[in-house]
Amino acid sequence: MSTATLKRRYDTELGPIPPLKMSTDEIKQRKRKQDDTEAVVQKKVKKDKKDKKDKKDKKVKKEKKAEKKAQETTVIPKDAEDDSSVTLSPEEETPAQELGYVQSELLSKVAQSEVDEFYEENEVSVEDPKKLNFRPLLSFDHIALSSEVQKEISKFPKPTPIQAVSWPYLLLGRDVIGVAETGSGKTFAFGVPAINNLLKAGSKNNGVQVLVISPTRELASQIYDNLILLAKKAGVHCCCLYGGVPKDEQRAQLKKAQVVVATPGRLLDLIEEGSARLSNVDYLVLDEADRMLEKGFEEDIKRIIGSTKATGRQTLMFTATWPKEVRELASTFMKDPVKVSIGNRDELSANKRITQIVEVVEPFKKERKLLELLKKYQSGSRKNDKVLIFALYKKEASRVERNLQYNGYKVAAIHGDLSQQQRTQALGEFKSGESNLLLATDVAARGLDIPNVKTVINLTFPLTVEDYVHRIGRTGRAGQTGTAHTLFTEQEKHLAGALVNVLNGAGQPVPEDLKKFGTHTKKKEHSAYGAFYKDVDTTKKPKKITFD
Ligand SMILES: Nc1ncnc2c1ncn2[C@@H]1O[C@H](COP(=O)(O)OP(=O)(O)OP(=O)(O)O)[C@@H](O)[C@H]1O
Repeated sequence: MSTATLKRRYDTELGPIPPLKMSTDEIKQRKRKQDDTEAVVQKKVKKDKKDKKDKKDKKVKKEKKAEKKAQETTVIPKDAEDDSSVTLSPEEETPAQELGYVQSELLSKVAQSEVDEFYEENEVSVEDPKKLNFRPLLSFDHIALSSEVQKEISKFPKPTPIQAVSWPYLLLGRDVIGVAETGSGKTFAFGVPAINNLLKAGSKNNGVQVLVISPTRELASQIYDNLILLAKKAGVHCCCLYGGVPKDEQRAQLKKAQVVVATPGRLLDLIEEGSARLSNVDYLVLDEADRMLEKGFEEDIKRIIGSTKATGRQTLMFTATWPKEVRELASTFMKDPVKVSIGNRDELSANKRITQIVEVVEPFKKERKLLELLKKYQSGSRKNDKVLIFALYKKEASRVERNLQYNGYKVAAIHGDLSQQQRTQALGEFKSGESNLLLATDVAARGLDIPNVKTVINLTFPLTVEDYVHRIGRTGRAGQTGTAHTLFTEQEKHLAGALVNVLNGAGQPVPEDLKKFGTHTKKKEHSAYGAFYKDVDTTKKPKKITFD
């Protein structure tokens, strides 16, 4: 009750002005009542004053503490569930191994203007339902990682923007959707916290705890190669599971693995036969997430996720393209995800360091045109430049491969009709430079990080413009430049509008011939979206054979 209210009540309780004629008893009684009430009021006033002072002292203390903290460290306990970062003084800090993320003193000292500049320059957008507002890690010195991980990653000059922004959230244990251009270091963006969190948790091997799913065997193998760079010296066991090769070695590796990188088909096989146990997986990554959530993979992914830890699992989705069609499905597997986008990625957009040339041609002229383009892109000083050619169909790829060989080109090929051994060998030859020409279907469109690919030629346009963005992203990686030359025919005119948008978005010229097809963009159907290739395990025996 406030003092004012109490005074009002006192006034009313005293009643009307006493009559002039009162008995001595009445006067005494009235006086006692008055004294009592006055005492209550005084007590209350005193208490109010004290409360006010305490409140003020508390506020000052809190402000001082916050000030001190800002100059020192911001500590976020791993399970922080509230809406704000929790700030503790050094004496209140949680033991190191329980911490999810500690903002370093060095990062706290960075001027806000520098942080703002970083956000602006890289067009960073962070959507966090918990609004933690972590600062980006502008340098490797801004983060204390385990020494093995730190050593490996420090070979680079500084974190890429997707690494800089997503690592604090991932180290804290949050679900993250990471969308950043092709070749921008997304593998280490999810890989570094994966291994670091494992090492922080201690040496006990609790079976498979980290699971990364990838759409193709080659990409799975590449992610595995990256993760063992971080994990091997620290004694963390990794294994890679994909189809087209015998299972025995994979079963043996699985027994000691803490980290698994897998394609969905082979992983499901091993789950079903009881060799892969995923109930301890608490760090799950869908790389090329939009691809993994398409109709062709959706059911497999649901089953795989269903066999991982249901509560306390961290789920990550990384990609360069994040179409609206898959966002709802993604949200069913995630809890309060932080969405980190680098560049304006709400609209489909390509890496701006790639020069995009689009030529509209008659379908029957494409293969002759290809020979002309090879002369252009592999002549003179560019003689040894690596060129990657994309076809759409396996049969088309086989035919073009023969045609190129007939014309004297040494070409490596990678498509679904080849054995895994042939695919691995072809990719190896192209990577090493033994062959400077690789012909591929969309099996090589996503994720592959092949050094120094100078030119990508799209002989036949892919089924979606997202796939186009991924295909051309095989060049211009890790800050380099590159060229993509695309042959476009009337048969793909329904994709012309979306392609024009991508060209405009990257400041590339739009040929008049392409504009003629109109700028209408056809709404993508979830079931058709890029669902063109799916690694099928050809070594797998059919369960039931029927004869006519
Ligand atoms: N901090 C860094 N600084 C410079 N290069 C880096 C850094 N981190 C990773 N890289 C290198 O950048 C290249 C591209 O990385 P990565 O393959 O992870 O790209 P990505 O974003 O996953 O591409 P995509 O969308 O095509 O899958 C790799 O060669 C990788 O080693």
